[in-house]
Formats: sequence, structure tokens, C-alpha cells
Amino acid sequence: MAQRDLTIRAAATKKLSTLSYTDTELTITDGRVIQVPMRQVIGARRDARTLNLSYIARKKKADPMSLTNFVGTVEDAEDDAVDAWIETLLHMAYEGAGVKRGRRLKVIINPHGGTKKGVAIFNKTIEPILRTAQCSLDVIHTTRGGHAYDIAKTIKFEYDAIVVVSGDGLVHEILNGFAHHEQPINAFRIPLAPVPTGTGNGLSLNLLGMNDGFDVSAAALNVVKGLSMNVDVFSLTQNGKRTISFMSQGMGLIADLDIGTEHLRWMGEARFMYGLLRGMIQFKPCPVQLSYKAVELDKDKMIDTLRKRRMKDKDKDVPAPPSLQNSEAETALPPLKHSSTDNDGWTTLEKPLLYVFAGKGPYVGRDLMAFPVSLPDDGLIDIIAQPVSSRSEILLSLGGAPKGELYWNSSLQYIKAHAYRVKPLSPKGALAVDGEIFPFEEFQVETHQGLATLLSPHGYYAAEPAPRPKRKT
Ligand SMILES: Nc1ncnc2c1ncn2[C@@H]1O[C@H](COP(=O)(O)OP(=O)(O)OP(=O)(O)O)[C@@H](O)[C@H]1O
Repeated sequence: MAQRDLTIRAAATKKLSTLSYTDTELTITDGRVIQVPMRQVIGARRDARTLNLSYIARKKKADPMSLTNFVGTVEDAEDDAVDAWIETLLHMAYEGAGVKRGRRLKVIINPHGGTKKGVAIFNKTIEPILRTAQCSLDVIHTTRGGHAYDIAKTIKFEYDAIVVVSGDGLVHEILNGFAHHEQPINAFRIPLAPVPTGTGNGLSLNLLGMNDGFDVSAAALNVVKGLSMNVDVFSLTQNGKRTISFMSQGMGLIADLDIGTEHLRWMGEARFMYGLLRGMIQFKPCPVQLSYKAVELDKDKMIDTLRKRRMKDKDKDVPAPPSLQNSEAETALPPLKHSSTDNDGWTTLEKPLLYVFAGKGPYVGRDLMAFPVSLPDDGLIDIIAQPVSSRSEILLSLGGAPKGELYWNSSLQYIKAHAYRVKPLSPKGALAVDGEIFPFEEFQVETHQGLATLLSPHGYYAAEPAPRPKRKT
């Protein structure tokens, strides 16, 4: 058993400091007491008598996370004892939590994503964290649209994860590249870890939560320490062409938020709120017919299922990482289960609609928790369909959209389904798939349970649905 306490003289303060740890926490005591959850410890090394501890933490409560190094001279232990102390600490910080040390990473950076700061953020903040964690890096900057698709299509099975320094658009490209890989199932087993530097960073929000969703150091920590989480993805078939979608398909008002505001990219996230207000002023109905193969329509039951599942996930031991290689027979992309003429068990909604939005993962952006009861791997797609109602009711419901209060709007239909189909009733309209513009033409969507893999700090989506609002008396 390694010695649990070390005394070092801190280089910064020259004070004597005690270092100790439990299974879950590293504690540094030098007058102050600094407690660092073991999950946030990423490195420890000894150079002669100097000990260097590295962890990701906030300096002050309101600060973003950052890489912190605690350096000092060992006072009370032989080199061998210090090395054993370091090894036990690192074992608890990594293997003890089911995480491999020194991950091999493919890093794909879109220099043009969002406000074009991806490269600078990677160099200044992300790379030092990954290097401190002894990760090996194979970095590529995309040079054009479609580049990430090509990289994913031919990716070799030699990486523990792909780090996507960009927005949701690049994730969409990578998953579609996997679908055209010669071994698609094995390609989908490579975990993706987003670092939010795009305009739309819904995936980061879903994995890291509202507090950390835009924190690039928290995203880097997820790259180093995240656990594999299987997630459903969708096949969207339109005019015989099959596209993989991982996040959302939006029509009507909701699509206008995304694609009607492309030219306002400079606004950053504010562009979605602008799109929303503009859409509310126009208040155009969405000319589509929606049909779906439903599994659940009861909002209370969906909340209940989410709660039970969350409790199970929190109790779970460290999950075994999914194996990267499948047998030959299992490597083909799953065939489609639902034809475009399939009507058995399908329902058609015969109401004029203001918008239809379907997807996976609670958040689509900071301003909108559209699918609060979404589960990563239930094999279902969550669909919201808003029948035309009064402008004031819609505005009121959108007011609570960041917290998912939209869900409780009584006129909003919330459907969990295996598949759905949309037929446009007019040639004019907008369709956004994972935030990208698609032709406004008939399409069908079905789910593939647990096909893709993400790195996650929790093993579930980091979002808490708003409770049912109390009725006014
Ligand atoms: N070097 C490049 N030059 C121009 N476009 C690129 C380049 N690399 C990738 N792209 C394209 O940029 C698009 C946007 O990517 P991404 O989602 O990462 O950023 P974003 O700012 O969030 O954009 P969006 O809001 O459109 O999703 C992708 O469709 C991708 O094809």
C-alpha cells in the first residue's frame, strides 16, 4: 500500500503543503484546503525532487474550468515512495474509473466553425490539457466542407476517440462518413467527443450540461476522462437517399431559427433568439402532414421513465468500454425497417401545425431544451408537433424554452416513436437536419438503437426537465 500523505513545499507560496487522497478526491492542504474530485485529476509526475500535479478546476466559483498545476519540492519521502504515491493516485484517477491512460486521439478542427476561434482555442487551451494527460494526438484542420466526412469514411481503427473541435455540423459530417466506411459498425464504435467552437453546439450542451456546455476545458476533460456512451442515431431517407442525422430535424418556425439566420452567424448564439422573434412576428403555419409510429404519448409516463432510468444510471458501476471490433457479419449498416408505404401501426396527425421538430438529446441550443425526456439509447425519436394556436400561448411557452417548459404546453404534442414521415403540403417551406438545410420534400426517419458512441462525463444527458408547472387557481 502506497503512503497516502506527502508533504511538499509549494513552489508558488513556499508554504509546506500536505497532499492526500481518497478513492474519490485529492486534497491539498497549505493553509487553504483544496479538494479536487479524482475525475478532475489528469496528471502527476516527478522530476528529481519536484512533484507536479495537474488537474482541471475552477479558480473561483464563477470562473470557467482551467488547467491547474500544483508544483512543489518533496520534503518527507524517498523517490521510490513518491513514485509509488504518484502511481496509486494515477491508477485511481484513470483505471479505477474505467478510463485508459494516454488516449490515442484523432483531432479534427474546423477553422471556420462559429466565430473562427477553433484553432486558437485548441492551441491555447485544449492541447495543453491533452498533452498533460499524456494523450497522443493526430491533428487535422479541415480545409473545406466535406473534409471531415472524407476523414471519417476512411478512418483507421487506431484511435480511442475522435475529438471534434467545431459545432454540430462537423459531427453530422463525421457520422455520415462512418455510414460510408467499409466497416460502418466498427466506425460508429469510435467515440466522438465534441469541443464546442461552432455556432450550434447542442451536442456539447447535452453531454456537459448547461453550466459546462460551452466550457472548452470541461470538454477537454471529457476527452481525457469521458466514458463511452452508446447513442441512437437516425436514418433520414429522402428521394431514395439515406442520411444519418444525430440531433434534430426541424420544420416551420423551428427550422427558421436555424437556417433562416445563416447570414447572421456573426451574432453567435443570439442569432437563434433573433430567428425566434422574427418567426413569431411572421407566424406562418408549417405546411406538412406528419405521420408516426408511436410508442408513448403520455408526458407524465415519459418523465417517470426518464427518472427511473436516471436513478439506474447513477447507481451503475463503471461500464465496460464497448469493444471496437465486431465480427465480419455485424459490420454492415443496419438495413431500414420501415418502407415509405408502411402504414401498419402508424398515426397521421390531421391538424394545421406551426412547427414539427424531432430529435435526440434534450438541448438543441442554449435557448431551447426541446426534448427534455430524451434518452440516449431507448431506440426512439422524440417528436414535438405544435398545432396552430394563439400567438400569446406560443410566446408564453417559448419563454421557458431554455428550461424545457415547452414540454408542458398542453397544446404541444410530444410523441416518442420508432419512426415518422413528413409530407409537405406546399412546395414552400424549410427543413433543417442537424442544423443544415435540406430540400423541403417528403422524407422518413427511423432510429438505430445505440449505433453511435460518444464520450460522456455522466453516462446520461446532463439536463434536468422542468417540473409540470402548478396550475393557477
Ligand atoms: N475549412 C472549411 N472551410 C469552410 N467550411 C468548412 C471547413 N471545414 C468545415 N466546413 C463546413 O463548416 C460547416 C459548419 O461546421 P460546424 O457545425 O462545425 O460549425 P458551426 O459554426 O456550428 O456551423 P453551423 O451553425 O452551420 O452548424 C460544416 O458543414 C462543414 O462542412
